[in-house]
Amino acid sequence: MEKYVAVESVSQVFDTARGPFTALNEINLAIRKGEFVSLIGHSGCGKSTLLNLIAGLTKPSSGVLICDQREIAGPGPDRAMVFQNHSLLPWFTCFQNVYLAVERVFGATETRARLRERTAAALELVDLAHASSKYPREISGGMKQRVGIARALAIEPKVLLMDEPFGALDALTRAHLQDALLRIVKRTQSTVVMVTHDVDEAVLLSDRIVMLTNGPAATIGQILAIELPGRRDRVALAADPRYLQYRAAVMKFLHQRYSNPEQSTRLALVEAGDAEPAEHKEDSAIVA
Ligand SMILES: Nc1ncnc2c1ncn2[C@@H]1O[C@H](COP(=O)(O)OP(=O)(O)OP(=O)(O)O)[C@@H](O)[C@H]1O
Repeated sequence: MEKYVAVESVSQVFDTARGPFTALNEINLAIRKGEFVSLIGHSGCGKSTLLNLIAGLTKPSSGVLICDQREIAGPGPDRAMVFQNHSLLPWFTCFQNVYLAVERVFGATETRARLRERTAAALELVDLAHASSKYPREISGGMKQRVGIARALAIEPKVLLMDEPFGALDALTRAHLQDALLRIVKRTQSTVVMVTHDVDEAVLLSDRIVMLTNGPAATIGQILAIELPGRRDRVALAADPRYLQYRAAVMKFLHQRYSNPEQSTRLALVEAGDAEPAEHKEDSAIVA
């Protein structure tokens, strides 16, 4: 397999007041160009830590990370990050927010007219041309998130990194944006690494789902390749037996093989007679 992004024997140890804390242990992952990979696992297992390493925001304690045959030595325009909270500048319009990023990357080599063209095209891509001159406070949460995605795509990154990009949105807006993202990445052929807590979102969007074991010293427990049609229709997929099988496989990993560590502690206390039984959510598709 041609490796575009490679994570090789990566471990991350943090210095804490209580001594060294191993968050990630020996992560190995190779991602193809144009592939959509989701990272899923229980809260605190190290998903954001891994994403930050690929973004170059932090350096690994050991191991190497590579993007397009070069070692990742820091953040760069070849990798754009979309955070859960859009992080738009409130005193700039949507257009200006995107333009700023475009100018930073292409400002030295391109005319202002071309920079404006790029900005307008990115806003068009996320259906927000009409909101160009609005300020973040004047638009909805879903629209803000779309501006964040436009800003990331506008700099034509080789890799789009997304940390729970739709986590703060209501279910309908989230579905709408997931569909938009699927269309956009098909069109732009972007390589995407996305952290999510949502099993359905992971199955719907991904080519592969990387499941992390519980921390400390989390590592990759299982990788699931999702072989579903390229043009994914959420309504049709809901009844597709393959979709249900993939969903069940992820649920099994998360709720049987690696159940929520906090819940396990609570169940142990229940068995010891020290606590009331925790509410048991049989089919919760959101990972706690
Ligand atoms: N800078 C840091 N210093 C010390 N410990 C850290 C640091 N950053 C993260 N950790 C610890 O590393 C572990 C992994 O954190 P991380 O944020 O990557 O988890 P996560 O899977 O993204 O969690 P969530 O799903 O809740 O966002 C946690 O135990 C966290 O407390």
